[in-house]
Amino acid sequence: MESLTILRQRVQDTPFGYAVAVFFIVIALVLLYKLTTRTDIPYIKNLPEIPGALPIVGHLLQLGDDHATVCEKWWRQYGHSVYQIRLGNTRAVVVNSFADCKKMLVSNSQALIDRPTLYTFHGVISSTKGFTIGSSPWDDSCRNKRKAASTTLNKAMMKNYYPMFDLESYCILRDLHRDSQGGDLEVSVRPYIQRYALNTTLTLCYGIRMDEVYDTLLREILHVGSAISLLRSHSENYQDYIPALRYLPNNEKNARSKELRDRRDKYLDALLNKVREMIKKGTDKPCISAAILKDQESRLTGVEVGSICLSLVSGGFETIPGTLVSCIGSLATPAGQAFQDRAYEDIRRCYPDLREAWAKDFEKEDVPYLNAVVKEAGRYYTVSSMSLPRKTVADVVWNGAVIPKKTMVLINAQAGNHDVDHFGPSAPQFNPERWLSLSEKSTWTETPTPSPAHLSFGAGSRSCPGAIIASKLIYSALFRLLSLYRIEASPDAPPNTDYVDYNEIKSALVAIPRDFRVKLTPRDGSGDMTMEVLAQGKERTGGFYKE
Ligand code: HEM
Repeated sequence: MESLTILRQRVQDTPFGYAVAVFFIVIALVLLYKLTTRTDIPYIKNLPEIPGALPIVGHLLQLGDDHATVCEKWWRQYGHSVYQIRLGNTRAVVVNSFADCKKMLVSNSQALIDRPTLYTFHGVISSTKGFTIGSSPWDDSCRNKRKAASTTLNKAMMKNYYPMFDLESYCILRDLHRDSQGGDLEVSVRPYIQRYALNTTLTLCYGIRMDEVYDTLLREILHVGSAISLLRSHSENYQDYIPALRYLPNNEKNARSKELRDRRDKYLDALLNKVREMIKKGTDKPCISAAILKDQESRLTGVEVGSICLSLVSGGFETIPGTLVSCIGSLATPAGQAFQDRAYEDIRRCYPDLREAWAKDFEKEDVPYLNAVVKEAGRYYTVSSMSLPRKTVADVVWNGAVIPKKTMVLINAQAGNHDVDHFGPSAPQFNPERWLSLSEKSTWTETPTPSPAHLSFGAGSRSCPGAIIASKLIYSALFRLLSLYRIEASPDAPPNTDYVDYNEIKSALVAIPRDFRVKLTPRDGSGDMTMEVLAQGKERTGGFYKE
């Protein structure tokens, strides 16, 4: 201690000693700065970086909860649609404009086939049941799982699911009719749509459905699924990018993740056991898990089967309600009434007899105005605003910069979907008619658009395999709802239709629309048509999937 004091004294007493001390302090500071600003991928030359990154956290604090909106603002502020940022120790490339998102995903499809692995989601939550397809890095197992999911969800398979579409969309109307007392009471539509989306994927995966909107298992799956989706978000999980945070005592994130993982494992096991039991009794329904469990030659392992089912269940239960419920909100506003009336007219033009229409509306999506509403709902309400993160497996050459392999790439689908350079000055408005033209005979025709029409389902090698079934589900539900009822927003609890603010939890991976209520008025005034069509629906779907 004494010698240290003497040394310090000598250093201070001589100019040389003073210079040496300053030198070492500077070196130490430089090293500290380098250490706290080091990233997995070094700075990418010739690609703009957003200023203001801090040591350790990088841009995380500036990004706040709503990454899509802040990234869009940076695009406009600094004039670059593609730039690099730092999420703690991870370098990421962000893509904003529609044209650049499309070029990045489609022209570099194979180079962007990977997904990053994140500590909380991959290391803790997925440690027991494997990764969902959407979070799996690209390897043989992921290829097999994606192939199985794409086969189940391709266009040709849809006809096998008609009875399911019929039953599930009938149940929405059956229960809305009951709970609104024929339109007398205002209702919140979200719980009915959640059951619709979840039952569809549960039927596909396990041959199991739940009839009650507030069924305990149904609500548990929805609750746990939503909570887990929060743990996948960039803004909720700083420990994914700042490793030191993982070792804090009483790490609440890890404890919560483990609790949710255990709850999820419990219901996934229960669902699969139920299928095994049904196979034993010979009462199993045609579904993915039964088909694979019975197939001795299947190349898929038990964990992979579980992962496929989990991917399909979690792929649809928030995205479909997010899109469909918000779309109903837009249609219910005073401005949306005009779209609703034109959609209804177009339904009646294509299907003068509603009874006949209800028996097969899900077979062909042939009402142009309704198709335009579905497309616009997908574009306007970009429920997965930053899409799902990608990772490069090869160098990507981008305007003179080389984005090296293993770089995280973030697609700002919300920004691309509202890009005025692509969609014109009306991009910030909900308007289904942007996808339509009026023919000489004053009938609506869909305007052909190059694919992808919008970015909500992604594009390229890892685009959403559920896009076809999702559009069909949204179309079928809207067809039935709009053909029977005029929907009006509640004056006391109206919908929020701002394409950013409609989302109650900005940090969630998939938007959760703010709650609102609507009043349903039967289109035929008396409600007789509703009763008749529902009675027919009950008869037609009565025997399907009854336990
Ligand atoms: C409105 C409804 C939906 C939206 C907006 C949506 C959106 C997305 C997006 C943005 C991606 C990432 C795409 C990319 O990286 O380019 C994705 C992937 C995926 N989606 Fe969907 N999705 C919807 C419905 C569904 C449904 C109903 C299912 C299953 C039944 C599903 C299953 C999947 C799967 C398995 C992936 C992962 C694909 C992969 O990583 O290879 N999605 N979805």
